[in-house]
Parts: sequence; C-alpha cells; structure tokens
Amino acid sequence: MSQRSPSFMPTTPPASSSAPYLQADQLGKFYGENRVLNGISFSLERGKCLALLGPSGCGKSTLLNILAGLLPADEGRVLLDGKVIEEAVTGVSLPAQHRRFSVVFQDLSLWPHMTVAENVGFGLDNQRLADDEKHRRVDEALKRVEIYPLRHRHPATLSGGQQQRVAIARAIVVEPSVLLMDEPLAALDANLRETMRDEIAGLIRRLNITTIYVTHDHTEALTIAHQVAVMNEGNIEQIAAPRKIYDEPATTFVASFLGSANAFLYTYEMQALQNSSGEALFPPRPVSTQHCYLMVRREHVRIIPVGQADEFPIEDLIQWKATCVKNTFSGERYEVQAVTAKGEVFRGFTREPLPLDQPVLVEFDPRQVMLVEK
Ligand SMILES: Nc1ncnc2c1ncn2[C@@H]1O[C@H](COP(=O)(O)OP(=O)(O)OP(=O)(O)O)[C@@H](O)[C@H]1O
Repeated sequence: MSQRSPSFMPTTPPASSSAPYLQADQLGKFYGENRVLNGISFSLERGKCLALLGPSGCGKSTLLNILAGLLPADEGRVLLDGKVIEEAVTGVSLPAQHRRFSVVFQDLSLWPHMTVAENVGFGLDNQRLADDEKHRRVDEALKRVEIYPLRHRHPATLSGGQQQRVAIARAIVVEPSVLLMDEPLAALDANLRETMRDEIAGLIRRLNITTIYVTHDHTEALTIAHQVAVMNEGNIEQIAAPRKIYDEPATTFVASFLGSANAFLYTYEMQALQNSSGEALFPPRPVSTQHCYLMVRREHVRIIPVGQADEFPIEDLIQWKATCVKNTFSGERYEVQAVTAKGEVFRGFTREPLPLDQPVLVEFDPRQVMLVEK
C-alpha cells in the first residue's frame, strides 16, 4: 500500500557535501516464488554516477524500477537525501512523480511529429509554467547538451547521437533529483556506441546530476561511472570505483565479467610457481584459504613458441609449458588458446597464428595475477 507524502521535496545540500544522496538498504524483490533481488545495498553521493553492471536477467531493470517508484520493493528501503521514499515494512512508497527521477530508456521514445524543442518541452507540460519560463528552461537544457542549433528540427532528421542528446535534454529539463539511464546505448551500432559512450561520460561529469546507469557492457560502465556495482543473480557481488573493480575483483564472477580472464585453481601445492632461476614467485600475498583462484587477464598473457622464448629469456615471469590448441582471428589480432599438461586453459593474443598441437610457453608476470578467494 502506498502512502503519499505530498509535502516531500528533496532539499539541496551544499555542493561539497559527501553525505549519501541516494541510498538503497537491503532491497529485495520477488516475482511469485522467484527471488530476483537479494539484499541490494548501495549509497551514492550527490552528483556522482553509479553503474549497475551485470548480465541479462540479473535484476538491473527491476532495481531501477524500484528506485524510480514504478515497482514496489518487497524488502528493504530507499532513501533520497536522508528521507525514506520507499520502505517495504511500512508500505511507504513516494509516488514516482514526487521522486522527480527522470528516465532515459534504450528506445529514447521521442515524438516524431514534434520538433526537438517541443520534445524537450513536453516534459514540462504538467508543471504549469509560464511560457517564458518554459522556453528559458528548454533553451537551457538544449544548450547544456549542445544541441540548441537543432531545436527546430524533427527527430527523424537527426543522427542517432543527436537523438540521444534530445532524450537526455528532455530528462534533465525537469531538473530531476536523479537521472536513471537504462541501457541508453544498446540500440546504437558499434561505432556510434563508442563515440556516444565518451560523450555521455563527459556530459555526466559536466551536468553534475546524480545518475544511475544500467548496462551489461563493462567498458561503458568503467568509462562512464564513478562507482560500479557488479550484479549477478539478484546480488551485488562488488561495488567500487572502476579502477579498483578492474584491478582487484572480489570474486571470479567480477573478474570474468570485466574482461575475459584466465582462471585456475590455486592450492598450496602450486607454491612451486617459480621463475627461471628457481625462485618461488607465489603466493604474492598471504592467502587465508587453502583454495582460491589465480586469475590473469588475456591481455597480460604471452603465448610464444618454445624456440622463440629461449631467444629472449625474461626473469621473474611465470612460464608454463603448454600446447597450442586453437587460433581465432578477430580482425586486429589472433586469440590463441593453449592447454597445459594439467588441463589449465590459457588465452592470450598474438599478431600471427601459432602452429597447432605444437609446444608453446605461457608467460605472465606474477604482479599481474589477481588472487580471488571466491
Ligand atoms: N514481470 C515479471 N514477472 C516475472 N518475472 C520477471 C518479471 N520481470 C522480470 N522478471 C524476471 O526477473 C529477473 C530479473 O529481470 P530484470 O529485467 O530486472 O533483469 P535485467 O538485468 O534488467 O535483464 P536485461 O539486461 O535482460 O534487461 C529475470 O529472471 C526476469 O525473467
């Protein structure tokens, strides 16, 4: 049951405040018997961007809809600027229109018969503003996303990237408390997606609007967000700054999802990992459990024919003997697969394909190895 709180208005704390602005606290959601969100918690400072990153079906859109007030939470609560706007146990649910969250969807939903300015102004229609004020707000939003000169055009005459900006202008013209972006680049072709990714990253920093950005693309999340929450099966597996998520993944799932990683099970038997002088290279730090995973990203693995390796001996690299089993051409390079006698599979990149079924050396620097205990 929903309790309206019409007097609620998010107040504006000083810009320097580092207090959480948007908080999720142990959010849970079921569809029938099926639990789709499990104890989701995060806090986000005003003006920062949090990416919800995860595979299809992990619960990103469900979480976004709860935050937006489009779906009730079954457990936990949401706070905006320190005030409860959603709480399962009390049934408090501030209606969506009072939360002042704006959503940019993947399909953009622009009106084809309206000009750019009319599309942007549409969001203000139910605010009963004087015409002058409405025009001022629309012009300002168009200037902020740098499409003011296009204001008299119709969406069909704009490029995909320009349409994207119209959708963002329409979302920000209402001065939202939080901007929610649900896979906004998913419908664009690969080249435009890359350009728009960089543009949105710049825009988010310039606009200084608290933003939740939903994506299944790790590059988008790492480029655009200040914080990344990696979701898997209704849980947040790790939440941290992009660099930390990439360099220090908390789980094997996070490491794999953020760029394909080679993984192999570490046990104490493997302390025998040595360099060519016989010095032990592992473990790089004390390990609290007997079993954990060593992970090394493909870009840090060198796979070379045995003969070549002898020409350029490098100290302090881990070198394992393996056999080349596959070369896959991807345009710029080959992805080579090699299997060790124990069955560990390694993938690395080469400029040329390597002879199949021939011995190779798999080399990597122990400093590039991630130790993941889960
Ligand atoms: N209305 C619904 N009724 C029943 N199950 C649902 C409903 N909506 C979503 N689900 C299920 O809830 C889970 C989470 O779905 P959700 O759409 O939140 O995932 P997602 O991470 O956003 O996926 P995608 O990236 O494919 O959009 C999925 O298993 C989905 O099948």
